Amino acid sequence: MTRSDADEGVRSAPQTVVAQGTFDILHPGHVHYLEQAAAMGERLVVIVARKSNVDHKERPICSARQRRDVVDALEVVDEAILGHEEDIFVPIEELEPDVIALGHDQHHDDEAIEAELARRGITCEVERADPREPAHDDELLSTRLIVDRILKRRG
Ligand SMILES: Cc1cc2nc3c(=O)[nH]c(=O)nc-3n(C[C@H](O)[C@H](O)[C@H](O)COP(=O)(O)O)c2cc1C
Ligand SMILES: Nc1ncnc2c1ncn2[C@@H]1O[C@H](COP(=O)(O)OP(=O)(O)OP(=O)(O)O)[C@@H](O)[C@H]1O
Repeated sequence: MTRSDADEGVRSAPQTVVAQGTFDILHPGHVHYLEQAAAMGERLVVIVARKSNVDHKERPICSARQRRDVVDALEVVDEAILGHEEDIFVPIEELEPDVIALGHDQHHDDEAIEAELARRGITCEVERADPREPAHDDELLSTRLIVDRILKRRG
């Protein structure tokens, strides 16, 4: 312990929150999710999914690095990292977050995640964010809807 630690009392580490997703073509729904996740703690780290792990919908258009760089540029995000290719719990083991913030529609089962965290000896809360409703008629809050409109208008 340093002298200043002894003087001030040892401060606990900032509460780390982890958010995750594909983030292919950012939209206000992503911003809403990341703002909610950031409000769950003091430091927000975002894991950007690898193409190989996006198997429940169309593969992303943009590269993982591009998607990571754009998310990393958001003020609300402290750090954005590329996800692990094979084992999605490896970054969680390294980051040791206090909270995992799941998106409102993420297909992951909360209880299955909690069970895997327990199996690996990781103590971490699992929370769900809320959806953002469109603020006006023409707001597109889904990457799929943006791509559909591009194809319709420019295809
Ligand atoms: C706790 C957690 C950790 C994750 N870590 C990774 C990871 O390391 N690598 C990765 O490619 N995806 C990771 N993912 C992202 C999932 O693969 C992701 O939910 C999905 O592929 C992207 O779908 P979505 O954008 O529809 O949420 C993680 C998801 C969760 C819930
Ligand atoms: N309208 C929204 N409101 C709140 N959260 C959202 C919204 N849209 C996306 N998110 C969240 O952002 C994260 C990443 O989402 P993702 O990259 O799958 O984008 P998406 O627009 O939902 O994709 P797609 O429309 O192609 O399924 C997820 O946790 C998701 O719940």
